[in-house]
Parts: sequence; structure tokens; C-alpha cells
Amino acid sequence: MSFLAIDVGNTRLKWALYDKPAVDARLLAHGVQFLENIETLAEGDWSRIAAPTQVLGCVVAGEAVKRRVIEQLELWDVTPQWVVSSAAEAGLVNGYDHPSRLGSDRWVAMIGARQRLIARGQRSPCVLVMVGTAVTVEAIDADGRFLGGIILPGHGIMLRALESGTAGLHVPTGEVRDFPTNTSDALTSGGTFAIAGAVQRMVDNLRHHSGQEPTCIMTGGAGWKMAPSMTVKSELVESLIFDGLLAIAHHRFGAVPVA
Ligand SMILES: Nc1ncnc2c1ncn2[C@@H]1O[C@H](COP(=O)(O)OP(=O)(O)O)[C@@H](O)[C@H]1O
Ligand SMILES: CC(C)(COP(=O)(O)O)[C@@H](O)C(=O)NCCC(=O)O
Ligand SMILES: [K+]
Repeated sequence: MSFLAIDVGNTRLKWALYDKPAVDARLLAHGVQFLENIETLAEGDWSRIAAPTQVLGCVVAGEAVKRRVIEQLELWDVTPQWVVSSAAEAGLVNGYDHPSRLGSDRWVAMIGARQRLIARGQRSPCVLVMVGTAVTVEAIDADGRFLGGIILPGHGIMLRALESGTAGLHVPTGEVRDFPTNTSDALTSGGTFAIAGAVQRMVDNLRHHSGQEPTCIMTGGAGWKMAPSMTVKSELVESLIFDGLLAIAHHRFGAVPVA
């Protein structure tokens, strides 16, 4: 019995194989592919792993990409399930106006963050930052209610937007500096401060709303780039989406429900 978790973002597909669909599962193998290389999975990485008995994924990259992933999964005799954000799941309540319109990666990552806090007996409000193609910053109260969140462009999109919208900005990535004195550093620092500042603002909002200090958790492919420049104390957890998928799978496929 093994469980394959898949996270398809707008830039890359991430996958992880576990020995069972449960929160205490053991990681057996994992990998990542840019979306343009999805077609290599069945004959490449996935040909070298044991057939999973369950597959659960989240996809925010659109129907066409999802179909290409499903095609690769035909390698095995297994019907994949896909997370759709709902009004409540695995201990989290969704405050979005239309719960199903919330990006499923955001929902799954929040479930992962919530599980992590509960596992260590921490009943604090939480700000969750996900730095991928886009950046999302979510606010979850101490009772596990998603209050709302923001979406902003990721580093790459910010730079491309500036390049295409101006005559004078075509420069390689620079360094993050307090007081940038060249165009490259100015652009890199601008993007980084925009994200760090947005997180700071959401932490302030949530502290004000709840009267408690929020715990800040960060994840996503570009999380490590942001970590040194954050102005609030934050914890980088690379596996948050997989933790969330395991928690959901535990509820759906596992014998014993959690929290
Ligand atoms: N080695 C890397 N390869 C690709 N992207 C990377 C790498 N390191 C950091 N990144 C950054 O991470 C982002 C992709 O992160 P990821 O979480 O996979 O995004 P998504 O879920 O939107 O596909 C890219 O936009 C890029 O800025
Ligand atoms: C905000 C996102 C684009 C983030 O995508 P990512 O950076 O992970 O590729 C994605 O979660 C999405 O398409 N959301 C749907 C709209 C919403 O959450 O309101
Ligand atoms: K993502």
C-alpha cells in the first residue's frame, strides 16, 4: 500500500510517494518537473517507483495541464482524486465567499499548517505565506477558521511585468540591499520588500483581529529566497502541501480520523 501526493502549480509539478495515506506516513520518493516536462513522468521518474494504491492531488494550472497529468497517471491502475476547496475539511473552516473558488493549493497548504500547529499543541492564529509563481498570504484564526488572504505576483512575474512595461528595465537579478544603488539590486530588493511588507501587514491585521501574536509559516518553491528578508519571525516548511494532502488522505482513505 502506498500513496502518491501531487501538487501542480503554475510553474512546476511536485510529487511525493509515501508508504501509506496517513499523517505519520514515511516518505519513499519525491521529485519535481517543470510543467513543460510533464510528458516525461510515466517513462521517467514514475517508471522507477512502486505503483501507488491511492493518488491525491491539487492542481491550479488549469484543465489542459490536469489532463496531461492524468495521462501520465494511466501508467498505473489507479483513479486519482483531486482536492476541491470546500466549506470545511480536516479541521479547517473556509471563510471564502465562494469556498470552491479558493485555489486548492492554498486550501491544502492551510490544512497542512493547521495540522502542524495542532500536532505541537499550539492554538495560535496563523499567517501562511506561499511563495510560488504567485504569492499568497493567508490568515487563519486560533479556532481554525480561514479568515481571508491576499494574492500578489511572485518574483518572476513582478520582474517580467516591469521589463515588459518599461523601456529601461532589462537587467539580471541582483541582490537584496537595504539601500539599492543599481538597477538590478533595486528590482530584486523591490520584489522582496513587496512580499515581506505584505506578510508584515497581514500579521498586523491578524494580531489586531485576534489579540494574539500569530505564528508565521512559509512554504513554496521560492520560500528559501524570501526567508532571509522576512521582517517577521517565520518558519520555512517545504513540505506543507504534502502534509496537507496526507491529512486529507488520512481522513478520506485512512482508518482513523484525525483532530
Ligand atoms: N530551482 C528552481 N527551479 C525553479 N524555480 C525555482 C527554483 N528555485 C526557486 N524557484 C522559484 O520558485 C517558483 C516555483 O515555485 P513552485 O512552488 O514550484 O511554484 P508553483 O507551485 O507556482 O509551480 C519559481 O517561480 C521560481 O521563482
Ligand atoms: C493564487 C494561485 C494563482 C497561486 O498559484 P501558484 O503560485 O501556486 O501557482 C492559485 O491558488 C489560484 O489560481 N487560485 C484561484 C483563485 C483564488 O484562490 O482566489
Ligand atoms: K503552489
